[in-house]
Amino acid sequence: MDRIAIIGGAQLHGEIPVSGAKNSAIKLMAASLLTDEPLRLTNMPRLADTRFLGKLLSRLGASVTESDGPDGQQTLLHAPEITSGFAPYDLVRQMRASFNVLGPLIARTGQAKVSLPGGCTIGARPVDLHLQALEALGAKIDLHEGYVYAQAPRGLKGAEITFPFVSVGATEHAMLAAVIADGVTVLHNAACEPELLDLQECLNAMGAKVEGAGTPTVTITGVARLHGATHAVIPDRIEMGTFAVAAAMAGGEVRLTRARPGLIDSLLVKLEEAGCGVEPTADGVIIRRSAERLKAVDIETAAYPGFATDLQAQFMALMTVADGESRIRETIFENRFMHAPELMRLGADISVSGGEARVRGVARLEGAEVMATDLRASVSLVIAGLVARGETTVSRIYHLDRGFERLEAKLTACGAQVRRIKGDGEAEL
Ligand SMILES: CC(=O)N[C@H]1[C@@H](OP(=O)(O)OP(=O)(O)OC[C@H]2O[C@@H](n3ccc(=O)[nH]c3=O)[C@H](O)[C@@H]2O)O[C@H](CO)[C@@H](O)[C@@H]1O
Ligand SMILES: C=C(OP(=O)(O)O)C(=O)O
Repeated sequence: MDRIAIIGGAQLHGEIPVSGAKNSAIKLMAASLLTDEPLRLTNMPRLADTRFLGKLLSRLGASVTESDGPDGQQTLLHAPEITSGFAPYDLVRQMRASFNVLGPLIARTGQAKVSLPGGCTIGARPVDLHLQALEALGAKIDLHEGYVYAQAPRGLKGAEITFPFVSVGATEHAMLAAVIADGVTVLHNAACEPELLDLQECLNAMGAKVEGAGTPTVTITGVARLHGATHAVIPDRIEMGTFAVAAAMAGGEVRLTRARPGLIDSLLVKLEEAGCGVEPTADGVIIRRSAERLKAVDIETAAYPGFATDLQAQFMALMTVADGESRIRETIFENRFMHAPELMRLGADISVSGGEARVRGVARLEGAEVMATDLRASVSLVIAGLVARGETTVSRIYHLDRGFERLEAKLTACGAQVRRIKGDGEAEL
């Protein structure tokens, strides 16, 4: 298994282009199952997650072709017919969003057998809201031996669906299923994350009639069929936020490009409050920090536009060396502090009680061997390694490879000392 080694102490100076959003790309890829014409996605990140999903889509009958075109990295997805409605455990357990093939499969073919999903183990993460939404649209759902068996032989029918609480995945799933259902579907208490708006734009480019994504009420007027389209994946706001925190941690000046800073206002406000320079630009943001130590600030995660849970681990890493005590409340996932004990191996002073962590900033961290436990936790350890004295080695970075494209190369280009150590012990970078 690969590891990442970081030698702490170097400031970051330079430019980092932000990739397309993983959490959007994988839902857009699933949308390709809704039409027999090709869907071309541009600004595509090349990640373990997009590879896994590509494998699953191929198994269901789609061709998935990656290329580098004038618009950068793109993926052409084409499912002239669905040759199998079976999404096996091995391909779905690796990532949660694979489960979102269920809705398109039922909508297009009237049946599917899809394994219950995996994904980061940051909580129990049931899929009850997904299944309730599909049932409301007329699917008959049975669960046996870890699989969802779904049937809608006469097609799906539009419905009013009120989510009891906000779920990004369930909102996306309901949208994906309802676009070719018969009649109008209204989703109440829908998630408002930017990736929902990206999905709406892609589906509408394919001929769907979706309105309101990005607000709590989404209206979908079903159409008989969708057609092919070209769509550019939205920039990855979590990757942008991660590099912003990395620059704040290491110090120096980093220009993030190909990004939309407005999507991470809740983080940028906190970085400014901590004493960091934040200057929005036409296509991104410049993050500056001088030698001065940052001040501790509190955060609480929340659904968009609140502080993203996917940036909580990175912010905790930043607070380990801030001046004072920071309170970090996690409200979305019940088990998303697994990075805390690993940060403590580096010398951080953190106590966790229920959904709250208290981080008492220390003067310095010391390099150590640490282990990645999930995707965002992994990168929080790399960020901590940027300032830890000596060498930090992060193992199990297959988590990190799920969601960060060329992380070492992007950091190294700004002066960080980060290298990948291949499983056989040989250094790659
Ligand atoms: C691939 C992807 O896009 N992942 C993102 C997505 O995950 P995901 O779509 O899984 O997150 P949700 O918004 O659905 O989860 C929010 C909360 O609802 C709970 N829940 C969800 C569905 C359900 O049927 N029942 C239920 O109880 C979850 O356990 C969690 O506690 O949004 C999260 C919240 O912004 C992000 O952290 C993830 O990075
Ligand atoms: C939790 C994440 O991904 P997933 O939902 O696929 O586990 C994430 O992107 O931080």
